[in-house]
Amino acid sequence: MTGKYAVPLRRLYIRLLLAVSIPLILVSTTLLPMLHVHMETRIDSLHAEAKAVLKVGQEALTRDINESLNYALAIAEMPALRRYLDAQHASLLTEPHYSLSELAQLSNFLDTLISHYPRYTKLVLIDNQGYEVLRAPQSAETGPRVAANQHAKTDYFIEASKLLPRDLYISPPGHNLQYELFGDDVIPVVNVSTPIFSATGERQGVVLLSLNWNYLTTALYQSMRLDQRADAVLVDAQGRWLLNSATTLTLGAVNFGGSFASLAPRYWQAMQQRNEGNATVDNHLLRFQTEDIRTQSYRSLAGNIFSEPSHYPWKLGVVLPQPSWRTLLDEETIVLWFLLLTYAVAVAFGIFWAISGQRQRQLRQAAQRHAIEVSDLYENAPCGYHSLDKNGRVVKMNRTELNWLGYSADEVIDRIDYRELITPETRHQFDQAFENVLQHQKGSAECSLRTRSGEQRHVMIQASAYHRNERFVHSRATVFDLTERKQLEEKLRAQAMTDPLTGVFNRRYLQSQATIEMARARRHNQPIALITIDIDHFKQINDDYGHDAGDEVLKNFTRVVAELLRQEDLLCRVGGEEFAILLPNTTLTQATQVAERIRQTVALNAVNITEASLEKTLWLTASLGVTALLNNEKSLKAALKRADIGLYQAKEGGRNRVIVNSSL
Ligand SMILES: Nc1nc2c(ncn2[C@@H]2O[C@H](COP(=O)(O)OP(=O)(O)OP(=O)(O)O)[C@@H](O)[C@H]2O)c(=O)[nH]1
Repeated sequence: MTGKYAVPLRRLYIRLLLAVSIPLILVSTTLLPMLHVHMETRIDSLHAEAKAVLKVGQEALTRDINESLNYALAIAEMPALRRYLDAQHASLLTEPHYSLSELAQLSNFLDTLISHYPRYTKLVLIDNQGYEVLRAPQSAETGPRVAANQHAKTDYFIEASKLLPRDLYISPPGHNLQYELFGDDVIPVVNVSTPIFSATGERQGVVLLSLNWNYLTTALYQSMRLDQRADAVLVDAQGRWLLNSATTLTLGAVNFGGSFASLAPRYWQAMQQRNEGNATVDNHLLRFQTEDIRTQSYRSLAGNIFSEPSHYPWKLGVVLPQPSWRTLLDEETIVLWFLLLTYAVAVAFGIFWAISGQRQRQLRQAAQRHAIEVSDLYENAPCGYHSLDKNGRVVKMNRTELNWLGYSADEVIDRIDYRELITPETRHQFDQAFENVLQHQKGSAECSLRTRSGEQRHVMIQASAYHRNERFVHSRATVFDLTERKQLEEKLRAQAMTDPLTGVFNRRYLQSQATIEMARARRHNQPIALITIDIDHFKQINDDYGHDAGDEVLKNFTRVVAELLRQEDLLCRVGGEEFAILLPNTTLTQATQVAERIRQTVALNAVNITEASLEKTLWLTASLGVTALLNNEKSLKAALKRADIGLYQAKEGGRNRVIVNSSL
């Protein structure tokens, strides 16, 4: 990557980073609080759900146990049972009062009663000595039966034997001896026992009612209507699991009687700290409360309920998964899609912004470069540019023209009228052209500009009008500097008209100028004369002193003659050492006088030359012919001929003389 592109690319990367991160941040800061509120609402509803589920469970447990206890009490208070026990008691003393058929009836009745309620596994009638008197169902022969006289050692018998009427003893669920085999499954049971008293208040024995704990806890599950995500918890005071053996999602595999405290210590710890409340454990909400079946809410018709104190109170709870962002998005896919779409749109917008920004930047830079180039072209063009408002005031001028004029932009723009820069001689042309431009035409003029230093620049101005909404805004002019060309032309023209050795005009110029002067003389009816001059013996000078000396003599001669003439007189070199003078507004007499003065002055002026490093002085003479131009003459030819005849005669006459030839 070259350095040229490194910076723009880095800038693009930064813009892309911003374009992605800023929308993400903006969308997040907008959406996340909404989602947070949504989440809190779900958590609140989860709390409400947990509370409701727990209440239902607690009511179901209370109701089922309550019914079971009342059932035990009802059986204990059955008159038939009492009578039977009375009969049993009497028979031990004397003879039985209770017939065998009555016993069979009672047994069948209890059998039917227990068989129809799967909540109970057995009913056992025990006498005061701990002997089993009656059992229902009679077919419950499965599992290790407590020996007939062994009830005396059981907690339910011992504890119930101490109780008052209507008091109940409830064994903790699932103690070894209380296990009963029920089909192929070992099921936990709770033994409920209550004393039986005769009508006279004598203690007659104990009724044992074993509750199918599985049945009760299954009913608890069902009443709580827990789905697969949720778990019910019922543990005793030591943290032993009191529900069915089960595998739960939250708590793992747990068996009835297993140690919940060691299986789920964090839950157990949370439950130990308070009697009831909520706790969040491992992203799950645990709601729990204490349950004690010995309390009034359970005992209903019973007097007091006794049990193993170390087992109480129980803790009943429900565990529900806390809603997480993941579950929220899993469950509410529309929210997920909305989020993804919002982020995607935001990021797409950001990327579009970054790329279009980059593109705009490149276009802006290109436009700037272009503007600089155009400006550079405008300012430094080889020609001048300017714009004028409708009054001729300068509103714009490029550097080239400013440099020509010697002004700064501040001194010109909006300050001066362009006409001020134009010489009075050429202002008319400019005004004409500018008027054309104002009339929506093109205008051009060749003018002279006066620069700050007083020099003149000859220029060609070509202008047109700039309109906006068909209204004149300003003129746009291109200015070409013709000064150099003009100077060159003049130089060439001068060279074409001038003799290079002496600097005086040549024959061609004499002829062209003579035509003008002759016309003017005619117009003004003025005389005009011509003198021709030839240096005498000039060849001898060349021969004696060399060609350079001859040139020097020619220049000297010209200088001397020119000084004797008026400004309007035209001295020309028409041949090697031949000269002619056109004298406007001069009569023949005056011309003759001029010629004579020339002859005398030349003759009196010595010429110093250097030959072989030695200074030499030469004396010259010249012969002159004079004539007057005639009014009707159109060219100089005839006059030259006349003057030459005069000159020839002067030579012939001995040289150094003036001969006037006025004849035709
Ligand atoms: N040094 C120099 N000599 C020139 C130039 N033009 C012409 N001559 C010379 O001028 C001489 C003219 O000589 P002639 O025409 O014979 O006449 P002359 O010697 O002046 O004699 P007369 O006119 O009869 O008095 C020639 O030798 C030319 O070579 C010039 O530009 N420079």
